Amino acid sequence: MISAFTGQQIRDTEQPLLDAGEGAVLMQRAAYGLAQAVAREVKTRRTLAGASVTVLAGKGNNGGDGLFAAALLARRGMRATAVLAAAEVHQQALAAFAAAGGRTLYLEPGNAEELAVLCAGDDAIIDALLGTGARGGLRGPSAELVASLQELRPRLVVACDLPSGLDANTGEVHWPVLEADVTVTFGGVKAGLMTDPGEGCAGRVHVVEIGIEESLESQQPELRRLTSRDVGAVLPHPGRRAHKYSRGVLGVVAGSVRFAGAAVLGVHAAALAGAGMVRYAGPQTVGQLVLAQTPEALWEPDEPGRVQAWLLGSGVDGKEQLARAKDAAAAALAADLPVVVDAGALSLLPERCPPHWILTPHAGELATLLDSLPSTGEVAVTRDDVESRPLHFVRQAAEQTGATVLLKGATTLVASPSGVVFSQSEGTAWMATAGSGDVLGGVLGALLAQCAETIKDDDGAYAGLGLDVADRWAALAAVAASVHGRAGSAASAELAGGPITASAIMAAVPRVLGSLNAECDRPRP
Ligand SMILES: NC(=O)C1=CN([C@@H]2O[C@H](COP(=O)(O)OP(=O)(O)OC[C@H]3O[C@@H](n4cnc5c(N)ncnc54)[C@H](OP(=O)(O)O)[C@@H]3O)[C@@H](O)[C@H]2O)[C@@H](O)CC1
Ligand SMILES: Nc1ncnc2c1ncn2[C@@H]1O[C@H](COP(=O)(O)OP(=O)(O)O)[C@@H](O)[C@H]1O
Ligand SMILES: [K+]
Repeated sequence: MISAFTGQQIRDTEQPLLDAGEGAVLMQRAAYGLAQAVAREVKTRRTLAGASVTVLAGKGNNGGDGLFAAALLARRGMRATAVLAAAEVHQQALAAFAAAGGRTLYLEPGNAEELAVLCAGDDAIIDALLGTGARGGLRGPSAELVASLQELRPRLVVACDLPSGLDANTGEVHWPVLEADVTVTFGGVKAGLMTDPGEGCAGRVHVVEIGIEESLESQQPELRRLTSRDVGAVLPHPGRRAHKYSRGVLGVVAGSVRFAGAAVLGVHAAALAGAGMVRYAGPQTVGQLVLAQTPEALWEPDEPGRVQAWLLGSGVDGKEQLARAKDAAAAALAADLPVVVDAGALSLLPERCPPHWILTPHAGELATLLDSLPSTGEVAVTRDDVESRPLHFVRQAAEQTGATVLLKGATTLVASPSGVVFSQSEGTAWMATAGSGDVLGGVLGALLAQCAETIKDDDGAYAGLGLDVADRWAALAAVAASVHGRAGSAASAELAGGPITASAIMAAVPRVLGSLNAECDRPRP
């Protein structure tokens, strides 16, 4: 599991070392790691000697890291320039930079554009304007410099600790921000690098150890990300004497005459993701289409048989189908069964949901949902609000509904009502295609049906994640998001990185499950 922390948690963890006079040592480790990363990137394109690097240095320790790193690169033969964004910068770092032969330029009112043109063609730019000490975004000439540089599309941008202007805690972005190809972050991943819109500006994230890592483990992570090994370790795997009912049966109320495809995709994805059986409830015309794609499914329009979990709402439209979803929701609540609540069913929530109800809105649906809650204030929440502050709003939704909330996006966040949040980002932008969310619903429903009876076990796979029982549903939803994202990426990779349909994502699911299972060498039951 990858853990991400707030800027404050990292600073608190550094504090005892700073009190012990170790600050300079931490900074040297950070600078060395940053310089190594820049050198590695530049060397993939050309030789280091004679290559050019510009560091944009702010007044704080972030600027100090950047200047020390540029000094190390100058000593390795790079032509180094520092653009100082403040009258006073880290003095020892500036002295080291000058001693290494670096050239210094001063950012002043009126010369931002000129400096941007001067350094945009360099082989590397290090963004060391603001780090975890930032309050708000770049202002004045620094903002102008970054805006001009962003327009000039520099070859390689390496962010020092985090892209300047990005909130380390929340991932909120104060524009302008210089979008990084690589972010070299110190001591531990900042939460803002694992949630949008911040993650979208950070490029690849590389962590440099500076000696606080062990102490950081005692902190409760702000965000968690499951690795392929974590996912492989909790994926369901049938025992030798399994039968279709013991594998887990999923009931599906999805689709409608208008949106028939949602039912076809959801049911088929659930079957491919390993549900023992899928029972579909919906209109006859849709039922016929579902069975044509998935003859393994049952069509039970009136009284579906026993299930271990429900998938409700994808493509649900019209009175009749909405009534089926409502009945199923009531039955699930009475029987304490887990439910995936998607799209059309998001309007059917009880006053308080249990954490094993997993809501799967996209940003627009989350805004509508929050607006409908009596506990939300007077001011309407918009889609733009959710897209700018997804971590804040997904937490709020989980807290206010009592449900686990999976917010879909380039980075998918899953919040449990306790505040534990997972972040998964294995997909590709090609997955922004109609029906993609219906496939996710099917995968998640299938995992719920398969794990519903074991997820709480003290000796079960999910116990290994070290989470409270109520938070394991969020982990399960993160597993589904990870599988879905990997399936999308695998499907696109098979087409040389080309576009994909929701059907292609779905078709890749069994292979992804197979390889994740194979990666994990746990003993088989
Ligand atoms: N602690 C350590 O030993 C280690 C720390 N490390 C590194 O230090 C970084 C944190 O350093 P930091 O605390 O000096 O803050 P940093 O982000 O560089 O600068 C903030 C300064 O800028 C100012 N300022 C604030 N907002 C502003 C704005 N919007 N626009 C303009 N100015 C603004 C504000 O000054 P003020 O406005 O208060 O006068 C403040 O002084 C961290 O990210 C990591 O890279 C590593 O080396 C490991 C060891
Ligand atoms: N830019 C993106 N990068 C990666 N994944 C994305 C991106 N945009 C959307 N997705 C994923 O695609 C799915 C889209 O779901 P949704 O919006 O419900 O679509 P639909 O309703 O058409 O099925 C979600 O799982 C989401 O995480
Ligand atoms: K920075």
